[in-house]
Amino acid sequence: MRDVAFCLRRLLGIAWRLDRRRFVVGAGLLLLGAIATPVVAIGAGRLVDQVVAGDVSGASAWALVVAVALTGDLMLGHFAHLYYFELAEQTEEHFNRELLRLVNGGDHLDRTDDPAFADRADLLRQDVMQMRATVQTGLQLGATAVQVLLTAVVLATVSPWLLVLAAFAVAPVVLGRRAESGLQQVREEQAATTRSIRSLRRLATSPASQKEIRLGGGTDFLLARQRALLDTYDDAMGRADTRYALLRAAGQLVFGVAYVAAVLGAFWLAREGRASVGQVVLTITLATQLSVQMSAGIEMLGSVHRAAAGLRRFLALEFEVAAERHVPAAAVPSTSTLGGTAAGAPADHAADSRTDLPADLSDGIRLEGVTFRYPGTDATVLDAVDLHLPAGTSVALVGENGAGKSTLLKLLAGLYRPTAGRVLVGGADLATVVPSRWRERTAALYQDFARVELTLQHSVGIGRLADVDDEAAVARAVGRADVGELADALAPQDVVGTGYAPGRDLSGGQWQSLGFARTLMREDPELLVLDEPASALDALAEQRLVDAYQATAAQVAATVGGVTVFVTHRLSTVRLADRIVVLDAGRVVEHGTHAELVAADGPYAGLWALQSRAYASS
Ligand SMILES: Nc1ncnc2c1ncn2[C@@H]1O[C@H](COP(=O)(O)OP(=O)(O)OP(=O)(O)O)[C@@H](O)[C@H]1O
Repeated sequence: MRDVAFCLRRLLGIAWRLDRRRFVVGAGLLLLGAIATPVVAIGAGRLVDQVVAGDVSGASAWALVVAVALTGDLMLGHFAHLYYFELAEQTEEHFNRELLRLVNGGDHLDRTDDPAFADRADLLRQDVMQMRATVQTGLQLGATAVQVLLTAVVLATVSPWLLVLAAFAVAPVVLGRRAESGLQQVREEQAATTRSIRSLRRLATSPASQKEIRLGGGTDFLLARQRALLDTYDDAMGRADTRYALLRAAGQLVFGVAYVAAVLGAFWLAREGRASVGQVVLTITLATQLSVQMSAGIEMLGSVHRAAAGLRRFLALEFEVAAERHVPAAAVPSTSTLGGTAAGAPADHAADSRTDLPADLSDGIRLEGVTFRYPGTDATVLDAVDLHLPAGTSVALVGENGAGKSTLLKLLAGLYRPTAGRVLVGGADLATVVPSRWRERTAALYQDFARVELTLQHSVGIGRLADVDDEAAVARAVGRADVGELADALAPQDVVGTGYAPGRDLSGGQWQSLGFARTLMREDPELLVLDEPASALDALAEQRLVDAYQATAAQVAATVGGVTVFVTHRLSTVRLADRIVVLDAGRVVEHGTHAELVAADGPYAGLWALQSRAYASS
């Protein structure tokens, strides 16, 4: 019961803060409806007594009472629905905002890459719908509790013994709740399977993957795998459904036996002359109502129970996000989902114990003994990397596929924390700096660049939120990125992509060019990161990008003494860098200028010779 009280207090508290008027009117109408139900039973009992006594006017009066109470019961429920339905929608919106805030709320990407977190996020999405349903249910549950209480009081007027019936009604509640929590546990155990099913469905239906899969004849293979997973899921849920349905039935059976005893008891009282026929009718009607109310109550408790589990999941994530920001735990509830801040305010940065960046960044960026493993994996991706990236330089990372280049770039941008070792910016350990401070000084285009399907203005402008609506700033970034014919073909308010709204679909290379423009919205970053920025570009576009990159890197170096780090497999671009770092299996194997590395005749010289030969022979 603690769970139910916790959930109702929090959830109805949120609904109350969201819209008091709807809350009061909806709950008031439901309560009036709840009172009408036992009035129908009382009226029916009295009506029968008047009929038996041959009192026509008395019978008519009670018939009128029954008719009014019945109509009231139906109409009040209908009008209440109009109010609590809206309230439930508002609550759903509130939790959707919270979900967005929390899933994107961490300072790092550790959770995002963790498959277990994907399961949690899936569950949270389902929880939002549960919260919506439970706001309605919570109000109805209150009304049902009042109904049960009134029904019990009226039953006691016939005979106090009939109250035993209400006591027996506890059995289906307890067993019903036990069944619900058991089912919930099985659902959570199956979260990984449902994630795999959804992933296969996406793979089989997304336009990007469909082409390759269809051509390779892989659709049947995917369907077979999906079928197998669905069978596993259905088996587990089917077994659990049967087991817990039996448990529920056992609870109902206990109440059923008590119901029969109560009705027989009322007959016996009537035969003994200690109760009227009307009271027998009253008992039968009330006992039936009690049964209906109790089963409705069990369903509602199940819903509240599920919502309580969801609220705890929200709370757990809230604490994790806050803990990452070093916010004292005691500070969390005031801004948390469960505290019910309607606007979903983010955790307060004032409580963050981390510091700003040092004013002097002339030391550049240093990596000291940086080792990294992705969350939930054992493979060491970076192994005790020591590196100095001096201020005002451009650095190229070179290495085979999987050497750890992209990972190193993500660590530099502070998107991940090293498993061991430190990343120092201007001498300050990034772990001690408020992440947003460093991100404000970082501009990055990653290999898996985003296709931001919005208007051109927003698709590029989102690279620097302060200027998102500034057409001149976006035009400057687009001009610097030199995106070719796109610049003339699209007006700022034209939509790019077709997902958000009907718009112009772009080629892979055009999306990447827009990504570069988005990166350049930050005009003077301390760190400019470019991870294979030309992977989707044609030769002409690549040359334009290299020119734009060189100009930007020179500007970053000259204006703020910033560092540009880029990854490319094209060594003709790599040689333009001030320094080249060669990675192999997560270790730095050599570094220096192009000339130094060619002279050293190491791995870089080998790669250079290979690419030069390829160009010479083509
Ligand atoms: N999100 C992730 N979760 C777990 N492992 C990952 C993740 N991303 C990358 N890895 C692993 O880390 C290693 C290094 O990957 P990374 O992307 O840094 O290599 P890279 O040098 O950039 O390769 P490429 O040249 O192919 O882009 C690889 O073995 C990869 O499997």
